[in-house]
Amino acid sequence: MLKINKVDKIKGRIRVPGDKSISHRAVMLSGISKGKGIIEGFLRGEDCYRTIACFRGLGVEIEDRGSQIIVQGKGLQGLEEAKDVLDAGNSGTTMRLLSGILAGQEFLTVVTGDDSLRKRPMDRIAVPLRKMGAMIEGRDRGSLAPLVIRGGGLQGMDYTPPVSSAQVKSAVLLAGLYAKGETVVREGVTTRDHTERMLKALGANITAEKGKVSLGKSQLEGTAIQVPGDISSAAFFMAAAAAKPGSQLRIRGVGLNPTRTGIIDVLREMGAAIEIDNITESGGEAAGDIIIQGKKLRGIHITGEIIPRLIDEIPVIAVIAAMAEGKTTITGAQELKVKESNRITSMVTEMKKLGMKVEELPDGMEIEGGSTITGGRVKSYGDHRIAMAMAVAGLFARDSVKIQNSACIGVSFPDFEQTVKQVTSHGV
Ligand SMILES: O=C(O)C1=C[C@@H](OP(=O)(O)O)[C@@H](O)[C@H](O)C1
Ligand SMILES: C=C(OP(=O)(O)O)C(=O)O
Repeated sequence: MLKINKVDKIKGRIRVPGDKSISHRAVMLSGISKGKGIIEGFLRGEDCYRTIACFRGLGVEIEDRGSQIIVQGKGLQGLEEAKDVLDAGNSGTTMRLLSGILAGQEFLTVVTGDDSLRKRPMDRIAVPLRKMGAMIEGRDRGSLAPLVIRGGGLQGMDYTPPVSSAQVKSAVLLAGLYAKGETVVREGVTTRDHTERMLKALGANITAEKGKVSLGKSQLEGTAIQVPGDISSAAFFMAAAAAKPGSQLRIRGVGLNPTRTGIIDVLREMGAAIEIDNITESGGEAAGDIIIQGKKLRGIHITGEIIPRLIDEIPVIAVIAAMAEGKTTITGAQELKVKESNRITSMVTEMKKLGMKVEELPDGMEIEGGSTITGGRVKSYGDHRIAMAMAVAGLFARDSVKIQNSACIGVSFPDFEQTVKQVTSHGV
């Protein structure tokens, strides 16, 4: 259980752990490249360790040297049939991207996950991967894990996913590495493009224009990959500092890929003072320091094209919206229902317990600003983003907020509690 108390200000200079999306992709793509992949800044969270375990299960040698993860790439054709079931744990990214790669392998693999992951929809990847030629079976008529995959003999295709999802786009592109002919993925609203950027950095024959990614016959060459800090982890501290007048926080080395920076745009629209400094670039991914000054924020309407650019940040945005002036409406965010928990219901239920005025909408929520957060016991639903969003609520609450089952935070931010201590004098 994590207990968080109110603080007056958020202050200091911090770093956040490596980007989760990029860490997964670094292990997966290095594993199917020729030569060595040297990964720095890797996220030491449960989800990314699952990706390492799955690739070890497929015969890839992966060495943990502390500051670096060394992957001895097997090339596109070098993976081996796993001797046992692969377990993606709580990680949707692991299961969905891995399935794309497995669709290209002639051997049989069974992939499972924890209670949460076995409830999340897998038909969104199974349907296109079957169209390309893979055999994929699963529970509930092939739509739920455990998934049984026998791949090989793939044909490229031109695919427009029915949902905005980087995981679906990535699964199809990774299968495309093994397909005859070109693979094209189109999307109306751009989702995170880390797969495209990393494939390009590793030498793939890939072109991306607005709304369309095309991949032709490719070979991948292992290289050094620098993982920037995760803006989705930084978001908890950005939001807390932005909403607390008098706060002053610098978060160093955070990934600034434009498909991920919706949180900066939203906080600015709410009235926050945010600056970017020390911009660098590596492997096609920008990073920099984010500097936040606390202000009184105002409510806004969040919808449309920005949603995929801040999908994982919505729980914490909802919390600070309760402290802003006026109403905040979030719509077009129905994807939140199929994350580690139903993040609309989880947030609305737990925010209400703490006295916040919030109502559930079919595709989002409506939050009345100016709440007094009371304090008390809340549930995490085993969902790391809910646990951390509730911790941020604790920083504003009259009495302590106690988050039950908070160990799930280790999925993406193992040092969360220490980082809270770093930016507060009496926060934990
Ligand atoms: O591709 C990725 O690394 C991710 C994509 C998003 O999921 P969807 O593709 O389901 O939107 C996001 O919510 C998840 O945390 C990570
Ligand atoms: C949705 C998330 O991750 P995944 O889909 O990989 O489980 C998340 O980290 O918020």
